Amino acid sequence: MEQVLTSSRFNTRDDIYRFLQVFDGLSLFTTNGTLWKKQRKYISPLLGSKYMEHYFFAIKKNAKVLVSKLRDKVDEPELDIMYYLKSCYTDIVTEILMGFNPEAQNGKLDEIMNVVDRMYILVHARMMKLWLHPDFTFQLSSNGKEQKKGRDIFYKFLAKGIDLIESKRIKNSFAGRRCILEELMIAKHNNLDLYGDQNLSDHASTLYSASEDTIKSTCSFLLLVLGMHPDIQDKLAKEIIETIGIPTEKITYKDLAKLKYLDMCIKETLRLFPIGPYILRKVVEDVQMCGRTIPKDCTLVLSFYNLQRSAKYWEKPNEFYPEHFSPHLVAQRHPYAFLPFSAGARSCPGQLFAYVAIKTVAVAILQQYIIEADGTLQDIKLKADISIRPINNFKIRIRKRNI
Ligand code: HEM
Repeated sequence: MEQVLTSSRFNTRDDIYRFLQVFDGLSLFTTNGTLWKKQRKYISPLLGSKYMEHYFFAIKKNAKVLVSKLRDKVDEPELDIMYYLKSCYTDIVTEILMGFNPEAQNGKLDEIMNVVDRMYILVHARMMKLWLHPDFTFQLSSNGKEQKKGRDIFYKFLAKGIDLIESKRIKNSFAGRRCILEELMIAKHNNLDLYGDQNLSDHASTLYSASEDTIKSTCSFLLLVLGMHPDIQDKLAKEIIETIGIPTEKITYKDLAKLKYLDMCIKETLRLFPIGPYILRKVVEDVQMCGRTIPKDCTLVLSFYNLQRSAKYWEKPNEFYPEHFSPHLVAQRHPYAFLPFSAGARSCPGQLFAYVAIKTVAVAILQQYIIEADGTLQDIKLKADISIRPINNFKIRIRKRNI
């Protein structure tokens, strides 16, 4: 893993990622070489701490709405937490990306959210079915027709956001920082040659799909496993309440860094359930590695899922054991044994965004509710579309937390 991820010779994504162009066009995820480098250099800082500190307020505000929506679900026999997280993170991501709140949590974006979910399934189905690889057969297939329709609906939604920013109807709502798309527009005006006329929507689509799905799924896994491990959840709730207290609005950006055990629980969730379980890289020239030749045009598959469940690196590979991330164990472990965001030049630029968004929402929920879930980790059977998910969804129960 280390040899591949630190070498610029393996920076090229495998051809199969071209099917993601339905979301990405020619943007960060799907391009290679000079165009990718230029986009990466400009987009990465927009996801860094200087911006996240400002965007945090949008996350906190929407987390508060989520907590109030969940109030009606207290003591219900079962709820699929991903359904609620999906609308919460849709509001968060849209606000940070395009500067307006689409009120998905008030049911105003159901059509778009369902379309996007279907698109993830269709892209993955195309990757898996060889006969759908050629454009000609795909366009004639029912999947191809549905995908075209879905893309049009989704891009119309993105165009609305772009239009709002262009016509200056978006207020600068992040205390001195602009939403991500407005920053990209300014880059264009400054002649940074960052994108062509059509591909601002591609950047919007890439950042939307790369963030909304990954964050909502990881946070759902976190809550599900906490529901299965009441002792760990109690310890975590204690940390949150001792550090921050109860009212959701009290949390600050700086508090997030103090929540060390929460950090360990999220990392342990990402270890067991890396949302991108593997990545594929194209070998662009013959390479000598580990005493063998890897020939040009091969595909290298790097399985983070297997790595992160290997008994070679992990004391309790198939258990939820946040202590895996206690400082003394981390210090003893190979740094490339934990790679949910990958590593190297093509690693995920949204890592900080993900941690801030997951922590803030998890804190807001755990301040108010106790999570319960039936079964054990071994009962979680996974399926994959563009991310991994449990076959039986994220079924939990919530009770009011009384302090
Ligand atoms: C739990 C959350 C997330 C996980 C587990 C995750 C994981 C990953 C992984 C494994 C890759 C592939 C890296 C590689 O090929 O080496 C990736 C790429 C990427 N991610 Fe994330 N991601 C998450 C959240 C986000 C967020 C919040 C954003 C944006 C706001 C984002 C934007 C991207 C982009 C643009 C790429 C392509 C980078 C490039 O090719 O240069 N991700 N992510």
